Amino acid sequence: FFAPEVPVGASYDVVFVGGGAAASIIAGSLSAAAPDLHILVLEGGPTTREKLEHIQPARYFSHLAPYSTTEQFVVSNPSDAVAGRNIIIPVGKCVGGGSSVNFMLYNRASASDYDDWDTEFNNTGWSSKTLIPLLEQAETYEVNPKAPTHGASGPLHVSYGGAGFLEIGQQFLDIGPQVEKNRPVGVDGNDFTNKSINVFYRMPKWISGQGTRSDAPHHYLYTQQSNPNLVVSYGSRVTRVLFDKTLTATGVEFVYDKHVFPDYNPAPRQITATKLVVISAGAMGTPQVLERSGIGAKSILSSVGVKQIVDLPGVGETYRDHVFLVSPYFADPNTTTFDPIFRADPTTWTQALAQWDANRTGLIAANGVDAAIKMRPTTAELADIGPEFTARWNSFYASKPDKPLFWLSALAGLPADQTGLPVTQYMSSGCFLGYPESTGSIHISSATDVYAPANYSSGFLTAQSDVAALRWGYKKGREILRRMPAFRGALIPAHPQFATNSTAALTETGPVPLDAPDVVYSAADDQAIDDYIRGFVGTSWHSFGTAPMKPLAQGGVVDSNLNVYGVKNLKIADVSIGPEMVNANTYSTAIAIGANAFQIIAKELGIKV
Ligand SMILES: Cc1cc2nc3c(=O)[nH]c(=O)nc-3n(C[C@H](O)[C@H](O)[C@H](O)COP(=O)(O)OP(=O)(O)OC[C@H]3O[C@@H](n4cnc5c(N)ncnc54)[C@H](O)[C@@H]3O)c2cc1C
Repeated sequence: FFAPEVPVGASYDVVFVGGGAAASIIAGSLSAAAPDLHILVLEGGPTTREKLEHIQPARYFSHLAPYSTTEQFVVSNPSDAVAGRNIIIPVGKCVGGGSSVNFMLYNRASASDYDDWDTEFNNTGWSSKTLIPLLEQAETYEVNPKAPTHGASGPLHVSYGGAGFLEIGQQFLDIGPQVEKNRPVGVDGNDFTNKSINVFYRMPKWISGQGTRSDAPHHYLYTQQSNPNLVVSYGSRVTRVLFDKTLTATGVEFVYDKHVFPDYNPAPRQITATKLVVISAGAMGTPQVLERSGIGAKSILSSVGVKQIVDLPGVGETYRDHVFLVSPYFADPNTTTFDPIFRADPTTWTQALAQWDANRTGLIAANGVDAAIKMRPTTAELADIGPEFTARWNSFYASKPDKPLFWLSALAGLPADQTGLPVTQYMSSGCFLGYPESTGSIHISSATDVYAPANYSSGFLTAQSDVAALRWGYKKGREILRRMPAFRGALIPAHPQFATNSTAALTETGPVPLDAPDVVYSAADDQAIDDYIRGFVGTSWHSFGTAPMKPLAQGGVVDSNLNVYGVKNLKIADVSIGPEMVNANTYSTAIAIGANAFQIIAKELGIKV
């Protein structure tokens, strides 16, 4: 099953470039449906099989450490739109990709997100009608197996996690609807309809009732390990796809990753794919593999000396992420939060691990995010967001009532490096935009060096409408959190720098009454918030859309059967194919893409499913 050293010149029917979330689902499903099919998965990062850091949910934070071997850190070019900063985007780099390191927040898109893919971008077979049943089949929704649109017997288990309902989440769910008078508690924040919008809901997690992470490889790929025809070669970084004269993909070239196998010969090796090559290297990786293979915009390829074989100017463009603003507050020191876990407090970890060993519950089986709302402004509230957002509202949101502006939550803790901060409990307002207007790009900076840093521009906040929307999100979060009983004031350096005599100054040190007036912000205060947003906004870890499934004339890279335009036997299957953003955390969409890609590939190869 694991073959770190692939025989030189070996031949397979189907070769996967990248072994992340989508690839694990497709390769595992193909192997189960057609055990005779010879499949090779080439994954640049290390194996994750049976490793506790990929099984115990609370270890997610460890993958973000600067010395991490399971994530790669993509660094953006500096941009004035984010106060001259370089934005750092961690992406999964291991078998399972993001699914093996992510924060396990279970959020699903709105039906119109996928319907737009189908109707606006001419992608028959990608509407919510097709994708929702596939998502149902993928999950066991332990929260309520009978709930509409959810599944009861799929491999990926979903629960509220093993730590119960922590106080911060409870208070958000309790106080939120009292502050937001027309936004009640909803039964399900993820039923794909507008009933999921503008309701406070308890957050499910990609965590099983057995306290383990619902990643893709342990539930689709490693389950097929007895099949000798399925080979996973981890630590194998693909440089490029190989083509014959008819532009048919015939195989790939790869190198052993110098971090995973420092002692291996670094010379490139080639293997053959007789039927299909599938690129599943994620939204950051896929455009780079395409460009090194000669597929992309002429100007980009010639600037690094790659000979172009197909002109696809859409490669690496329309990069999107859900820009994320985390605003920290002090919490009552007696509250249970994830801060001691984030700070690696030895006593907390010892106790929590003992509890997990005993019965798979406790903080180790959770992520600290227990309640949220997907908020959409009412017509009256549009005035509060201001004129900078009007055009975006009219063109994108107005006619689609299931599209929220942002996801807002109270996180139980401050998920950041807390070096130098008071050792206490925190809670944070976390707000990410569902559909940022800003887009970025990612391109190669070297023809052959797979370790060369990408030329990446995040595009974050280049559209002022995004700043206006996040400004409103900051205010909304503050109004709820300052009324929560656990509130003990703001961690001021990580907030807007309001003038000391402003009515918006952050002077409170305890909760205000429910009926306290809302904070009033002057134009100068709004400017302070905007400066703060530009100085602090970061990634939601949801890179997306860099090889979009669209008509060629609109900058598309693949058609609705995931075929790369202009070549044969080459498909893309990962979140880079999203032609437009979905409003939710993207693991669910990676699963939908993987499950639908499996159906498409199986049909083409004549495999019965
Ligand atoms: C830190 C983090 C937190 C997240 N939190 C959440 C969350 O709470 N909820 C949620 O829904 N989503 C979350 N996500 C997002 C989600 O995990 C991803 O959207 C999803 O994994 C994308 O799946 P994919 O198959 O497109 O790519 P990935 O899962 O990223 O897989 C791509 C794989 O390709 C490999 N690769 C890249 N280039 C090459 C190459 N040249 N050769 C060989 N291999 C290569 C990479 O190593 C990687 O393993 C998070 C992601 C991260 C990184």
